[in-house]
Formats: sequence, C-alpha cells, structure tokens
Amino acid sequence: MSVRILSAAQMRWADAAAMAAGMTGFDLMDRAGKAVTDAVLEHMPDFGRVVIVTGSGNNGGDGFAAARYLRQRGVPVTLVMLTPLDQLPENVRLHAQLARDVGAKLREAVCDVSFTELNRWLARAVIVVDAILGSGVNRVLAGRVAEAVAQINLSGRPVLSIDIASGLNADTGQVMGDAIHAGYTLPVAACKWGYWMGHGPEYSGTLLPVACIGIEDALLCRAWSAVADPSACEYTVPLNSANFIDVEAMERGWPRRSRLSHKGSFGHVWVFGGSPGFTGAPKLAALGALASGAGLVSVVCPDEVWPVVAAGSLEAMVHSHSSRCWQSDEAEEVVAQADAVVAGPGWGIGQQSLLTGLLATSRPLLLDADALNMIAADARLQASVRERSGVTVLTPHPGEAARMLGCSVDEVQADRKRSVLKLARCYASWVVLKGHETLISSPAGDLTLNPFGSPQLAVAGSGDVLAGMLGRQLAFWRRQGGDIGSMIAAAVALHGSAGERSGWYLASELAGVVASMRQSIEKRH
Ligand SMILES: NC(=O)C1=CN([C@@H]2O[C@H](COP(=O)(O)OP(=O)(O)OC[C@H]3O[C@@H](n4cnc5c(N)ncnc54)[C@H](OP(=O)(O)O)[C@@H]3O)[C@@H](O)[C@H]2O)[C@@H](O)CC1
Ligand SMILES: Nc1ncnc2c1ncn2[C@@H]1O[C@H](COP(=O)(O)OP(=O)(O)O)[C@@H](O)[C@H]1O
Ligand SMILES: [K+]
Repeated sequence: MSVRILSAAQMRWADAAAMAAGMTGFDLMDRAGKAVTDAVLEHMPDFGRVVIVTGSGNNGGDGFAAARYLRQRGVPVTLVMLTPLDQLPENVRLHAQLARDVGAKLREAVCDVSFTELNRWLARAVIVVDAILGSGVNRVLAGRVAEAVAQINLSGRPVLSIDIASGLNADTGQVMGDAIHAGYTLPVAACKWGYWMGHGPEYSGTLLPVACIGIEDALLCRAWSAVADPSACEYTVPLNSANFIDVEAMERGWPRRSRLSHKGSFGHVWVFGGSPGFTGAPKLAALGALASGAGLVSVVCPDEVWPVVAAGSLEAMVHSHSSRCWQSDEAEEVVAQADAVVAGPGWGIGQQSLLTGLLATSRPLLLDADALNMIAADARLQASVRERSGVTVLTPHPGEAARMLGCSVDEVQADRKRSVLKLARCYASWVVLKGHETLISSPAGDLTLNPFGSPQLAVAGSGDVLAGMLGRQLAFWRRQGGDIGSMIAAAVALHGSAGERSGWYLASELAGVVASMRQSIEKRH
C-alpha cells in the first residue's frame, strides 16, 4: 500500500470522519500509543527508564497511552506533564489516569520548582518520547513549552517524536520559534508534509514506518478532496493525491525479465541533444537509458558534434540532424521507430524547429534541460506542450522551473509543492521537480515525494542520467503498459538510491550503480 501524505487540516478531517464512523478519540490514541511502544522498544539504546513529555492536546494523549503499554511490558516510565492533569481534554485525562494505575510516575512540570523535575528525569532517561505538540501547533513556542523543548534538546538524550517533532509546522516544516531535534519521528496514521518541507529534515531524524491507528485508507484518500491543500491555489492544479515512495514502491518499478524477452521487449529510446561544448550530456542520457534497462538507444545530435558524440558510443546508435532530414512535418515518420523520445540534454537553445516537430508527434516525450529553456522562452512552444496528444514529462531543476514559471529560484523553492502543481497546470504534463526530495506531479495533481537521494547527486551530468532513465520507463510503458506514474516514481527513486551509495563520483559511474541495483531488483522479483 502507498504511504499517504496529508496536511494538518486533512488529518484533522480524517480523524473526525473516523470518529463520525464510530471510532472514538480514545481508541485512536490507544492505537497510536501501542505503536509508540513498539517503536520505543525497537529503538531504545538500552533497557531503562523512558521519559515521556506531554503537552495539552491529543499528541499528549498518544504519549499517555504509550506509557501504559510500556509499563505493561515492564519498562520504567516517567510522564512529565507540561499541562496539569485537570486541564487536559477528557479522553487524554483518561489515558493519563490509566497510565498512573499501572505504575507510570506522573510529574507536573508547570512551575519553576517542578521544572527542575524535568531535568532530573531527563538525566535518568535512556530515551525521551516527545508528546508535547503534534499537528495542532498553532503559534510560536513560549513559556514552559519552549523551555521544555530547549531542555530536551540540551539533554543529549535520543528523542522519539510522536507524529512530528514538537514545534515543527506539519504543513510547512517551519520552526515555530524552536523545535525538538528528534532522533526518530513516528508518523501517526499518515505522513505530514512538514517532515520534508522547510527545516523539517533537520529536525525529524529517521522517519519510522507509519503507525496504523485504524483509520481506513479510503478515508485518508477522501481527505485530499474534502480539504484543499494549503499549497493549492488558482494557478495550480488542485492536489488530487499525495504519496511517498518507499523501497517497495521503487522495487515494483523493475519487474523480473521474462526468460523469453528480447531487446525489443524493453523499448527503443531516442535521445535528441548535444551541441558544441556539450557533447557529454546526450551520451550520459543514453547511458542512463541503457543502465535502467532500455533495449535499444539512438542518439540524434547536430552535424557539427556528430563525430564527437559518435566516437566511443559503442552501444548507442548515433545519427546527425542532416542524416535524417529532420523537417518538423516529417518528425512523426522519423521517430516512428522510437518508443520514447528524450529531448534537451546539452542541445543548445537553437533547435526550435526540431523541437516543434517532436512536440507534434504522439510519442511519449521527456523534455529536459535546453528543451525546457526553449519552451520557457517561447509561448508557441508552450502551447504545443499543452496540446500534445502523447504523454509528456518535464524534468526541470529549480532554475529551469523558475524560468518556466517566470519567477525566481527562491520562489520555486519556498513552496516546492505549489511550484510543481503550478507547472503541472501550466503545461498539462507530468512534472519532475528535481532537487533534494524531488517532487513528481501528474497532470491531474497526483503528487509523489521521493525521499531518496543525496547531495552526492549535485554533480554535472546526474540529471542527464535521470532523463535517460525516465526515457527508458516511458519506452517500457509503451511496450508493456502499466501505471506510468509508478514507473516514473520508480526511476526517480532508483536514481536517488543509487546516488546514496558510495563508490562513484562521476555521473557515468552513477549509471553503473543504477544498472547493478536495477539488475539485482529484477532478479529478486
Ligand atoms: N484528533 C485526534 O483525535 C487524534 C489525534 N492524534 C494525535 O494528536 C495530534 C493532534 O492533536 P491536537 O489537534 O490535539 O494537537 P496537538 O498538537 O496535540 O496539541 C495542540 C494543542 O496545543 C496547544 N498549542 C498549540 N500550539 C502551541 C504552542 N506553540 N505552545 C503551547 N501550546 C500550543 C493548542 O491548544 P490551545 O492552547 O491553542 O488551546 C492545542 O490544544 C496528532 O499530531 C496526533 O499525534 C492521534 O492520536 C489520532 C487521534
Ligand atoms: N542535494 C541533493 N539531494 C538530492 N538530490 C540531488 C541534490 N542535488 C541534486 N540532486 C539530484 O541530482 C540531479 C541533478 O540534475 P540536474 O541539476 O539537471 O543536473 P545536470 O544538468 O548536471 O545533469 C537531479 O536528479 C537532482 O534531484
Ligand atoms: K510530538
């Protein structure tokens, strides 16, 4: 099953809908508490005292429920409450009382004297559970909450945050004055955008598998249409769904090869690119396509660079522009052999007529680099992209995205979710907004977040390798069908995962890592 990502308001809607359908808030917290217990037992560095710090809302309720389950497993537990028992909501108070009944120590840290209590217990903790604030944070941290967060961070103890590190905005990853530096975050019911947006990655630590608390998947999915995403606006497609790629989803994109398969089974990718000074880019895209399992790859480049591109290309067939009479009205006929076309790597910005021809074909088309730059500068090309009958995938990095949207890179990066949804609307295409935590949008606003990748990928040519890999997926899809969104996501994830491995520093070597990972996944199926 996919891992869902919800905004705070969507999560509130799903909680309320589950309760309207018969579940109680008490039960939801109880299940969350059970999941917290399992996570604590798995990740506590040593057997010893668990200190759970609770706030005033339901996140605290999850913490009280965890205390009861931990006590039942024989773990010593101290609950340090930042809100007095009698001021807690009824469900939460009930969990607190049940925890006390099974031997959890309850301590209030609501005044200066009792605050020293927090430090005393922190010093004795093997792990701290942060149940101070969840997705309900609505203002800058102040007073005892701010002080407790600072003390916990200073304590140097490993911290497991329930749902989200207290103080992080669940939608934007904004730090509300201060936030817990979590070692682990346990998402409750669904992932929250704040783990990846803004400063979220610096505070969230390792993301654990989502705790299922009995809210049905169909209900989580309804939340996207019931409550608009805060990034959606009149210039974006509405967010239709949001998922996170995990290892399983990545691996599903590389099925076992049939014993009877032949190179035609995996598709023929045609790469259009290269220009004086930029002869490596189309070769790297060809390499990416081959590494990810394309059956055949052809490269088409301008005449003046043909000898350079063709030299040393052992596996790819290399043609020059003039060798194939590339008139735009003949493009459909010429690319008839292609299962997918990749246009743009190193191409220069003077190929408008050839690009116009390719846009007019119905072949699955991936547009990268200079193809995107030409489109950004030409309203007619933009209209041609929107009007295409075939599948179109755009792979801008933030600089290219800014040109395509007519804004600054900072504006793109300030709300990457909004930016990718805007591009999907403007160009009626699939969009892969590259960079740390690449975001993919379908033309209809189905978002996928790729958590794989590393700054090692910030190296010349790694994007060209990705363009080739995506070209291979489009070609494979044309040959064998399947869910195109999952196939695009799988390529982005494999590229990111390969980037996390050591042992490579050149983009051409990255392609080698991609190939060996892809082969071992295919064999495991
Ligand atoms: N809904 C459910 O039934 C379920 C919810 N679940 C869990 O609950 C979490 C969401 O629960 P929640 O909405 O109660 O929010 P939560 O983050 O615990 O507390 C917010 C409270 O703190 C306050 N407050 C806000 N900002 C503040 C600040 N800066 N400094 C100090 N106080 C501040 C604000 O109150 P206020 O002071 O504004 O009246 C509010 O009462 C969710 O993340 C998940 O873990 C799951 O168990 C499933 C069932
Ligand atoms: N800090 C980072 N973390 C994760 N991935 C990154 C990071 N920096 C770059 N990447 C990835 O590396 C690739 C770079 O692509 P691009 O900028 O087009 O490079 P090039 O044009 O040199 O090929 C993209 O897939 C991008 O997502
Ligand atoms: K928390």
